[in-house]
Amino acid sequence: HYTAETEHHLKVRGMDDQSVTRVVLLACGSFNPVTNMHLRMFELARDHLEDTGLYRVVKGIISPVGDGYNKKGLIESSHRLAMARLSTENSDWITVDSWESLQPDWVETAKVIRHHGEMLAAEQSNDDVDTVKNAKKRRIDEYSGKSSHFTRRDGPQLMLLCGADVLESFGVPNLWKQEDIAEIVGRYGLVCVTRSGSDPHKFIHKSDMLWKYRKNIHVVHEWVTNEISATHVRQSLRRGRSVRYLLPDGVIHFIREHGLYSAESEQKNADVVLAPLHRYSDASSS
Ligand SMILES: Nc1ncnc2c1ncn2[C@@H]1O[C@H](COP(=O)(O)OP(=O)(O)OP(=O)(O)O)[C@@H](O)[C@H]1O
Ligand SMILES: O=C(O)c1ccc[n+]([C@@H]2O[C@H](COP(=O)([O-])O)[C@@H](O)[C@H]2O)c1
Repeated sequence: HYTAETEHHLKVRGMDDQSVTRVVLLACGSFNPVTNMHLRMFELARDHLEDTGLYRVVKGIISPVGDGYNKKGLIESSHRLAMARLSTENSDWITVDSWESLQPDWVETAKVIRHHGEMLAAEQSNDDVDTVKNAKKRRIDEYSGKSSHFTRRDGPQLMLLCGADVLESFGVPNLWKQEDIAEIVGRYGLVCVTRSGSDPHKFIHKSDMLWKYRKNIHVVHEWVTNEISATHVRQSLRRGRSVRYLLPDGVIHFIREHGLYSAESEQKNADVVLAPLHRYSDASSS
């Protein structure tokens, strides 16, 4: 059931329900904390995919990483989850899912996508059960002279949504398993939003694996580039600087209320050597 905003959105694009592939976008990351840019990423991706006329984006999912990720300065997942929920309060299509953040150990992104793929498949099979019920009802309606329409649809396609830094991290030796990258881009698909200083097209061109699956990789060019990063937000908070308009107001209140992001919290995991990913936070906070 869509709100007026979504209906207007579909009308402007002249899209009908049957001719396009429905898409669910899944964004994995620390969201430490969630920023306006994370939310913009979803809007940019939806516009880009729907402009092709081939897709209709029906849902966005933010999946904050679990505490086992051990990244420097990563605060408790319950707080990151609560902030992500507050940030999406006003969206009629972006949601937050807690499954990944509740796992005791860090979960590879390919497994997170697989989990959501299974969830969507389960929802689809429930719909299919409804289809059978509907078909029965339709026969009864037809028999009794009432008209009723029902058309069976394929389930939505799940795609991973990320910034260009995550795509480029595919090239960091021993970080991602090659078979996981193949599964993500080959079986699902990737939507990648440019970040300043990134060149995803060049990166795809240079990688045999990504080039092979280039048709499943949608590069979204963000013309209004901005440097909002969670690392810089945490830094400003530690320095008592304003972060207003970088984060939703509700998230700022939550941070103040719970006294999050101090010099102390930034030291969390600072001595963990084998954290899977330290590359960007280290580079930008030094
Ligand atoms: N300014 C931005 N432009 C494009 N993509 C972004 C931007 N900020 C974050 N993202 C993307 O959002 C997703 C989640 O990012 P993440 O939680 O790591 O945020 P971050 O701001 O990059 O964090 P940090 O500064 O702690 O590394 C990633 O796919 C990341 O590439
Ligand atoms: O699956 C992997 O092998 C893998 C390797 C490195 C990073 N990731 C994921 O990529 C995301 C990176 O987030 P961040 O905040 O460290 O930029 C986060 O969701 C990680 O779980 C995933």
